[in-house]
Amino acid sequence: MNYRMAKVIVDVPSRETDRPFDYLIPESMAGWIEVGSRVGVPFGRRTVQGFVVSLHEQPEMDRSRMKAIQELLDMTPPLPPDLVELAEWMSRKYACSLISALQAMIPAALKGKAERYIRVTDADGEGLSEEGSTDASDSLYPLPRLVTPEEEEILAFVRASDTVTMTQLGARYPEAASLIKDMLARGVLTESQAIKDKVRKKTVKTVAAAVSGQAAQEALASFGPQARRQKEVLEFLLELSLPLSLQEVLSTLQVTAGTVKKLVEKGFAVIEDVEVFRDPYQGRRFQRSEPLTRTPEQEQVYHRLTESLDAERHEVFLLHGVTGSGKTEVYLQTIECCIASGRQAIVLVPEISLTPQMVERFKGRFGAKVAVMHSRLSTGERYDEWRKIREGRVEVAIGARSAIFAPFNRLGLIVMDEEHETSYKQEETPKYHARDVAVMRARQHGAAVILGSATPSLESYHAARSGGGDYGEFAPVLLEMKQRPSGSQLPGVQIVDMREELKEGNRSMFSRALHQGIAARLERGEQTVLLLNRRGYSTFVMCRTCGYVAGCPDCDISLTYHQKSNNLRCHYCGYAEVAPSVCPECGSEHIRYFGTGTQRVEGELAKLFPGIRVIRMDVDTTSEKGAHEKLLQAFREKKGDVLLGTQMVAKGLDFPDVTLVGVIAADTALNFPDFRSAEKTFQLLTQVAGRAGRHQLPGEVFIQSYMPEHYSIVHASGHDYLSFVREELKTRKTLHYPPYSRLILVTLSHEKLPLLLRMAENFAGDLRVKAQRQGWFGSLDRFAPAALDILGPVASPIPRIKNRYRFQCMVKYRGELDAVGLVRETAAATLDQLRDAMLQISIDVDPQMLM
Ligand SMILES: Nc1ncnc2c1ncn2[C@@H]1O[C@H](COP(=O)(O)OP(=O)(O)OP(=O)(O)O)[C@@H](O)[C@H]1O
Ligand SMILES: [Zn+2]
Ligand SMILES: [Zn+2]
Repeated sequence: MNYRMAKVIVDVPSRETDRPFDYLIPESMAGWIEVGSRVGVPFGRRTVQGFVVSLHEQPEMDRSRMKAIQELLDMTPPLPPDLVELAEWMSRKYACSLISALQAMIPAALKGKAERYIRVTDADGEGLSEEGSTDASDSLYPLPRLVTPEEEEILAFVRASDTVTMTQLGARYPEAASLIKDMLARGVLTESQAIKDKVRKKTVKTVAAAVSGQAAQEALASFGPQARRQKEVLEFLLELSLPLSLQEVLSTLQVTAGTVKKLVEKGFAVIEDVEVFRDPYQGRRFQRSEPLTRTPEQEQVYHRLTESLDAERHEVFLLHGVTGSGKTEVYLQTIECCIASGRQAIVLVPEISLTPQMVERFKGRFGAKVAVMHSRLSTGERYDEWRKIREGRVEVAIGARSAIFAPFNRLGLIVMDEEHETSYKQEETPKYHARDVAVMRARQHGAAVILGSATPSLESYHAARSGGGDYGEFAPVLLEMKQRPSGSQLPGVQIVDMREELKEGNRSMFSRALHQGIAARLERGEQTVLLLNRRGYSTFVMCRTCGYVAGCPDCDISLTYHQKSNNLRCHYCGYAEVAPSVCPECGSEHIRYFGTGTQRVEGELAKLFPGIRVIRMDVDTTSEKGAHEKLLQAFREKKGDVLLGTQMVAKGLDFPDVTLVGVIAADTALNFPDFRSAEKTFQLLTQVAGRAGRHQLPGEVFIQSYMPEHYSIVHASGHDYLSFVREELKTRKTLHYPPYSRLILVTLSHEKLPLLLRMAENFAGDLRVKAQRQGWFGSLDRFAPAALDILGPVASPIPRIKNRYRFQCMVKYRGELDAVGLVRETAAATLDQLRDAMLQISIDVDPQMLM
């Protein structure tokens, strides 16, 4: 096919540019440009990066008015065509721009920006614009070629390197700015723009013998006694007959680079740059693991899953298995079956549980066939893991949310562990949910999806029970595992009423029962996990005399205290100030820092149990790369009696000597203005309780609470998912919350409050009218197959961020109607009406955070 024109999505973030632009394909790139290619194109007066989304034989408009693609950035397109198609789907589903969806799919290393390069203009005019200049002066007055010594030096410098940026040149010759400008004006130097990637492929210098057989023998014989070292090197290279790392050769033989260079000059050896992959797990040994004999429950599930894989059917499964029931083992064996048939697998885990334990289990089973995509990796490391996938060097990708875009070409299986986790929803644009993207991607490939959890989200569970139901989109097949392979029982859970403790004079944060429990573990040499539910535990500064709370001047939110730097910071805008020692309002010295909850618990433990070894895991102790792993490793090696932390300690850990789990305050999140707070509390408690007694030793759990009769706590203590779901679904149905409806959260923001309020009301009114016209508008109470309701505008729970006021509208709807399209259209109309760049409207489809 002879394609002449490409449609390109350009990397210019604005509403007006959110559509494909037409470009001619230059002859030289004809065979290379594909759907998914990354290109540099002229846009206005700049060069910008873009992605080819379709190819066409004939331009739709006059060729002479069209611009041509300027450069092709990669030999292999970073995006296979199915991902381009997926981006189009995302843009419709989440009301996001196409470029934001495409950018989410490629590693940060490929988010190139235009750089200005300087070149020496050649005599034949190369370096001038491609079609040749039509400027008459060009041919009439040849360029002056008289060059001063100073200019000569600059020219030599530029010639020596093929990529000098304006900045680099300026830095090299700080005195010569006007001279360089003059050389550019006279056309001796030419400026061009090109896209520069953030990270380059990494290479190492290798050396190899360039002779063999008879020639090698002759070469060896030619060395005189003074070239003994050269001979040694050549002998070494011939013996191994492989390209070796130059560095390694030098250090092994204790020779200098000069020696090797002489060999190269004589033509006996060659030095080459060879591309290598940065491996974040280099040097780590992973213990090989073999598949375990499946329990009868695992067998049933495995059988059903592999049947689907063998048939290459697109099916979605919800694997509901209690904590420690061996779900991970099922994933591992199903993946093995998938790759045995020549297809590939993606494993999604919440960032927080991308622990060394999880990585180890996958590396241990699949070795070098696994790529790990971790936010803690450097940009370069992540790029290399991604390239291993794109180049087909691995068959399994494991990672957080964005690993769903791993560019495999024959995807057979997607596993989503802990499918209920809210971190699968991205909170920034594009605000996608990896679960829905996973289902869509699997549909494209005819692949299977396993959504696994001990506490499935209500959306997924309801969809499985009702065959899709109101939530639509997918209807998973429910698979269940109710027992632990070790035969161990789920631990006994006791709820401790903290109000009673207080009544009886215990003012400590530990109940007597939990206190005794910890003491007993210390005596027996067993381990304890303590969870502090961080949500609701703020680290603010308050004056105990006047009640003053330090808040951000630009956002309506209290500042967070950071002990290490002794300052107060705003989590929304980054504002920081030194922590005050007296109250700025009343001058009192009784101003208290409510340090991170975990620090307080740690202090209390040290007081109650002198000598206790506490390993604390929270945002403060895990901010450094690898810190998380080190803390867990120390706990595994029993260098700690207690592992104390936030949500991080609740998931995925499997330590045989943990026999006690304590939850310091179970209900801190229950009062949050979020319809999912009961669900989240139940999930967290069930998960953390599942860490105790997973192996031989029996486990015990204490949940301390001020609301011990709340159904999320009662049912978590009984490990009773079904009763919890029944009760929670009833509430959701009455209030028309998901899974009985779907939500779109629209947030409008502006610096001027009255104007914002007016625009928010315009928006809501306009949306109502449009919905009415479609026959959709009305209360969800009414018995109608499709309905849409608009709540608000009201001030957002955080009413001001970065000096911008915020109002929100909640759109609730049910049934087959394009609510996203309607909201998007209305938002565009509202923006067009005001024509003020300060007005922002953000659309969050299926929101997880209602702030
Ligand atoms: N078939 C089996 N035979 C023996 N042991 C098994 C088997 N399957 C799993 N196990 C072991 O049982 C323990 C729990 O298994 P696994 O971690 O896979 O459960 P899980 O359901 O993923 O747990 P969680 O959701 O709580 O993280 C592990 O130590 C695992 O090695
Ligand atoms: Zn005060
Ligand atoms: Zn702020």
